[in-house]
Amino acid sequence: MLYIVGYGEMAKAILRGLKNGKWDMENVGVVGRNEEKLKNIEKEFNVKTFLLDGFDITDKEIILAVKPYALTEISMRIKGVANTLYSILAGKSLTEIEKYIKAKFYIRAMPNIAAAFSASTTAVTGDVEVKKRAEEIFSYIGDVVWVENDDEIDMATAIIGSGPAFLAIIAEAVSDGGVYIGLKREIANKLTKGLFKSFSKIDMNFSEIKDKVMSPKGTTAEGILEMEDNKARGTILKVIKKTYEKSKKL
Ligand SMILES: NC(=O)C1=CN([C@@H]2O[C@H](COP(=O)(O)OP(=O)(O)OC[C@H]3O[C@@H](n4cnc5c(N)ncnc54)[C@H](OP(=O)(O)O)[C@@H]3O)[C@@H](O)[C@H]2O)C=CC1
Ligand SMILES: O=C(O)[C@@H]1CCC=N1
Repeated sequence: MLYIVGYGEMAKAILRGLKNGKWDMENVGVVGRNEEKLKNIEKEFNVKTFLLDGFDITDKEIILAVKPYALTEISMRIKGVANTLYSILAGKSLTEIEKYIKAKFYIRAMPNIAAAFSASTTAVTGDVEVKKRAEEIFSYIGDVVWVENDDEIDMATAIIGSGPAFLAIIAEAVSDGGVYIGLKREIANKLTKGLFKSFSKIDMNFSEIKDKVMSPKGTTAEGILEMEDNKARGTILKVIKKTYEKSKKL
């Protein structure tokens, strides 16, 4: 059995990913504090559910998917020593997690919301004894990238965890731009979606893509001048830096 503590956005995205990947959902348990919400999860995913109070984690594989600030409360409500604790909490270091929840092995992972479509890229670190198992579990929700340490998970949070929200804002702005110059919203949205889909398929490094698209005296060069004039590159760099710094304050 694999247990997920939490039934929020990310827990549901992981459950969808597991289901897409044909994980045996009867061998998944969801643990939480609200009976009503547990019932809904049970119906939606065909999983077993358990109330958090007094839940015994002994020898179990547990994915922790609650708010980072809930760590203290969770530790007071559960009992036992887990086999492996997989935490997806932003900003909570392995050392901190170890203080609150007892387990033989610990893994920290940073997936994203694309887990629901089995398209997350998940950064993972922790005890090498369970590296293979961690890679197996998280491969159900997409690709897995093993990183060196906690700090790299915090850095990955800025790109992988929060990244979909940043790209959503960029996508929305691109579509708005299309509408501004005269496209119908429906077409602007379709083209923008198509752009992101096309981009994900281009197997070249980033500067190579830019160089191949940017023609001398062409349309792209005009757009890039506007981006550079408005410090788009520096702004995005700072967005990543600030996001990383915030994870250190959670
Ligand atoms: N959203 C994302 O894209 C990503 C999120 N994460 C991480 O995943 C975790 C969950 O985030 P997300 O799913 O977005 O959050 P949600 O707000 O959607 O869900 C939060 C979950 O935490 C539970 N919870 C909150 N407080 C407590 C508490 N005191 N005791 C017990 N349970 C509690 C909630 O239960 P209840 O409803 O009963 O309050 C709920 O199950 C976070 O740690 C976040 O950093 C990581 C990568 C991406
Ligand atoms: O915004 C957050 O704090 C969480 C962590 C990464 C994505 N969502």
